Amino acid sequence: MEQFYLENIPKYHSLVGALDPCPKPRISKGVPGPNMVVSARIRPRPKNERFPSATFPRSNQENVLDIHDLYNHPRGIPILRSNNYEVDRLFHANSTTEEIYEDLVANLVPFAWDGGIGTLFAYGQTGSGKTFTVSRLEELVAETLMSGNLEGEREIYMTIIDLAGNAAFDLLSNREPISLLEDSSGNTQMVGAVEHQVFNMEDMRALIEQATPFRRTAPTLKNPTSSRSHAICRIRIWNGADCSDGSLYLIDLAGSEAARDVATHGADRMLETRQINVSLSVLKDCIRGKALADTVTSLDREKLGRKLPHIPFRQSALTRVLKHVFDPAGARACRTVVIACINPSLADVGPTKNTLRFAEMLRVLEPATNETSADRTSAIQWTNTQLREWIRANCGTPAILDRVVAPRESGAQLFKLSSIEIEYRCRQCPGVKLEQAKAFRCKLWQMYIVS
Ligand SMILES: Nc1ncnc2c1ncn2[C@@H]1O[C@H](COP(=O)(O)OP(=O)(O)OP(=O)(O)O)[C@@H](O)[C@H]1O
Repeated sequence: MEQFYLENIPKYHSLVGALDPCPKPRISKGVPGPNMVVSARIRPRPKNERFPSATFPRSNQENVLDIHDLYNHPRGIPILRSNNYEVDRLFHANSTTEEIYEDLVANLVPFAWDGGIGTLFAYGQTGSGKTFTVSRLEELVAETLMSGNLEGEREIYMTIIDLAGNAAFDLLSNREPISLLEDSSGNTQMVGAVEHQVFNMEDMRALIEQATPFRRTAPTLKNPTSSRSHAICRIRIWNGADCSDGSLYLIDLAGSEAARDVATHGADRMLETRQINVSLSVLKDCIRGKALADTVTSLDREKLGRKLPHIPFRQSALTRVLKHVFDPAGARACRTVVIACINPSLADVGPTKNTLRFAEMLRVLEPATNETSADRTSAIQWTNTQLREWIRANCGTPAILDRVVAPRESGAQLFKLSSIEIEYRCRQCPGVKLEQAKAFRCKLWQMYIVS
């Protein structure tokens, strides 16, 4: 395949050059919830890269990117295959890790300081920049924690472990094996892992440096020192005043490898790849389940009888360590940030599309309104006049009839509770009602006030 790409680079440039520079905007299906941000980082192309970039962030939509792949058509004429993906926050090749920290991670630190659980995952293909990103973020977190700007006195403890398959090792004790066991209260304990108390920035930096050489690595086609295990840095913040603690988990996941890149692996490496893929798949199910569970309010449960989704956190060592993050019965406040790292090269277009597909699956969107679930609950009390005002203020763009009110996703739940009659109609063909539009697989319906 790489040979095919190399032979057709001029063709690729001409096909991409002929595309509309401002493609039709992608219609967003909602806004990200407050407790989960899914972002993507495009790493810069290496200086000696032979392949062109296949990743094109849109100029008219900041968090959308197009991926153009070259396809070897059976008739012999290469054609372009294009896909677009949306994330909550997209970082371009020239973005710095400091910018990512400010945008996504900085708010996790005071959150954990006040007793919450902040978790950051970086995942992606081997060589896409996960370790590069997470190791700098660890330093920046350490700087903020030790800056003295956070209110109150806390004790800070650090543990760094790695997970290879279902085995766990303490990276701060010469990679001694540890056990993951559940205690009587159902919490997963890292039995045998030493927690180190840290007092300043130097202590934290020294522990991070101490752990690095113990991480399991092996060469892959894309990265000569690829991490072949999941590294978890846990920072526990103990508040002696009220005997509570908060935690920060910074996780550099093992890189996934494309099927064709593992063809030369022996049995051990194949097993390792399979274990990595299984744990990443369970992690994906857990993150998604957790994010969906967060959208089910207590009101939904009481009045609508909605059940919490199943979260399979017991199926892998990685998600067992993070049980308190995923457990639907857990009462701890959690915030999660996901960074999908991608390599822009045309040669890596397949794995890049997989990574972004995975990122899109993790996104759980809420209706596109500025209100929280609590606000929506109180909206039940609104009068029709207030409701009309709200609809006008939140109207979709551009209105095709003066009675168009809002995109379908805006506050649908709210409208059902009011006495104003609302109807969905297709935006392109206003005569068509929702059921007909559905039958035609039309996704462009909008809401109208009909009374
Ligand atoms: N944003 C970036 N800017 C500059 N160099 C980068 C960037 N991202 C990655 N690199 C470089 O790319 C190489 C591979 O990065 P890294 O080891 O972080 O990949 P990885 O995703 O952790 O790979 P693996 O899963 O195989 O461990 C490193 O030499 C790193 O310095």
